[in-house]
Amino acid sequence: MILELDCGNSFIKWRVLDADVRRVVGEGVVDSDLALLESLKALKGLALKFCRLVSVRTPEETHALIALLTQAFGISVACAAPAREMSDVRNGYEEFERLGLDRWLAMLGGYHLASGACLVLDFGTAVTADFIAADGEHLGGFICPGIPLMRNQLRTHTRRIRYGDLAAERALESLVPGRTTVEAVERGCSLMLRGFVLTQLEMARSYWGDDFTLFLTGGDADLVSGIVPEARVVPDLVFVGLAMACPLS
Ligand SMILES: Nc1ncnc2c1ncn2[C@@H]1O[C@H](COP(=O)(O)OP(=O)(O)O)[C@@H](O)[C@H]1O
Ligand SMILES: CC(C)(COP(=O)(O)O)[C@@H](O)C(=O)NCCC(=O)O
Ligand SMILES: [K+]
Repeated sequence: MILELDCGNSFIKWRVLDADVRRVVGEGVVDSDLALLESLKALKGLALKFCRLVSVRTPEETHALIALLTQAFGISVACAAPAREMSDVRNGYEEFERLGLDRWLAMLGGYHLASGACLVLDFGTAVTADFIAADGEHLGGFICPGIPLMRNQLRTHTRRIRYGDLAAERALESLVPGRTTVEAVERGCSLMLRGFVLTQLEMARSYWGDDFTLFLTGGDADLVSGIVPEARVVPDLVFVGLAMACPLS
């Protein structure tokens, strides 16, 4: 069995594949290394042989996790590394090693699945956009705060914006102008996100007309998928790229 990990700024996404790498035998989202170990140990019949991971955390945090996994399961761990070019995609950053590895892998996965130009939007702690042309050239991208960051900035930098998670969830049942603080903030942030998506789409159309694939991924992709029915929502896009960057042999 193979363990795959996507270590983002807020959560670790994990999944276990069976030996022939075809079937997902377990998966989840956890908020700490220890919670990951607990989830894995709770899996019946777990027999890990190998782990591949991508991390946008500090080298110290990533190494601590690798040490924990090696100790707990005695497996070797492969870590996705930056590259100037891979699987026909050319990293467009001036310093290629500075491009977030989760973005890079999602780009590899997207270009592979689209076999052509694509726009990859990832809705995590941060929201990112990356443009990959039909010939595999990465044109660059954008980074802005995601929903958790927008919400928390308002909560921590104002004195009168306070509300709980349940109220936040309820507020998003509609997007008409809010009549309570929670509605006003949650709907406002949600509309900012939608505006971002539509602007990116406009830019992609100006480059490629209708000849491109739009991918949505990341934990909050569902918040915007409704406004772009043509989009392919691929929650495991980073894992698609991870398998390409860290093949088994
Ligand atoms: N099962 C889940 N567990 C945690 N967060 C989730 C889950 N499903 C959706 N989310 C949302 O996903 C967002 C985090 O997305 P994610 O892609 O995991 O971020 P990151 O990669 O930066 O850690 C949060 O805003 C949260 O609301
Ligand atoms: C942009 C990101 C913070 C996104 O992280 P995430 O929201 O997935 O946790 C991450 O890809 C990152 O740290 N990138 C390095 C900076 C860059 O890509 O330019
Ligand atoms: K991510």
